[in-house]
Amino acid sequence: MPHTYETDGAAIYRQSFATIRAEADLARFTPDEEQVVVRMIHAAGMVGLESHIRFTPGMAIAARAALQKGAPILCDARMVSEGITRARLPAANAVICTLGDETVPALAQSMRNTRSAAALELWRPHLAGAIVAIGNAPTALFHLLNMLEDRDCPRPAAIIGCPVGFVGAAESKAALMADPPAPALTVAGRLGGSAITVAAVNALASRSE
Ligand SMILES: C/C1=C2N=C(/C=C3N=C(/C(C)=C4\N[C@@](C)([C@@H]5N=C1[C@](C)(CCC(=O)O)[C@H]5CC(=O)O)[C@@](C)(CC(=O)O)[C@@H]4CCC(=O)O)[C@@](C)(CC(=O)O)[C@@H]\3CCC(=O)O)C(C)(C)[C@@H]/2CCC(=O)O
Repeated sequence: MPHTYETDGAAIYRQSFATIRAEADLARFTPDEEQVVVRMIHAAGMVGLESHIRFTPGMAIAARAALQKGAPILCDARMVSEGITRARLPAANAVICTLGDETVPALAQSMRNTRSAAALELWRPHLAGAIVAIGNAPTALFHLLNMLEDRDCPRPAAIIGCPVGFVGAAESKAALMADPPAPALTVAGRLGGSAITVAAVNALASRSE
């Protein structure tokens, strides 16, 4: 017997979002934040994620405004940059991932750091007013925070800092939220990842569902 399953993509999305809205506790989020949270839960397949999600006040509004004005999106990993739906971007925003640049391995060696962290040195010309999307590497988020300790380093418009894992993820995100150098969004603790980060970017890039 062939399996029977939903084959209409739009119906699958409708059913998913209805399930999330019925089951998740979204009461503490503003309308601007709620749409982002729903997409993050959707990407993770995890109702309950919402209790780990933290926004600094006004982050969703600031990120949306920056995207409308054409802010570039700086991504720590190609899994993040490839996941961003170009058709959703309001101003044909540039999506930049410098991890694969040929200079990065040598830079990482000279910095005695990971390639993910070293790649951020190539963000400097693009950082002013940008949206930062870190979904994989805790070392990238720590290095960004260190770069921004220098008051002369250009400031991003908003930081989506959701690296995942067991070494440095919770710590880097706690450091981000303890003293945010820009409006910020995170998932506290070990949870996070490229898919959740991409979902946040895609939601911020578009208001309508
Ligand atoms: C220690 C690293 C971690 N990676 C994690 C999870 C995933 N990483 C995947 C892939 C394909 C990539 N990870 C790299 C970024 C690579 N991962 C690391 C590093 C060694 C150090 C980063 C850090 O600790 O901050 C990092 C290499 C580096 O020198 O920076 C990647 C570049 C490795 C590579 O292929 O060369 C690559 C990114 C490719 C891209 O551009 O997209 C996974 C898919 C794992 C897999 O292949 O099995 C997975 C994806 C998770 C996600 O949602 O993004 C952790 C868990 C984040 C881990 C850091 C924390 C820890 O607890 O270990």
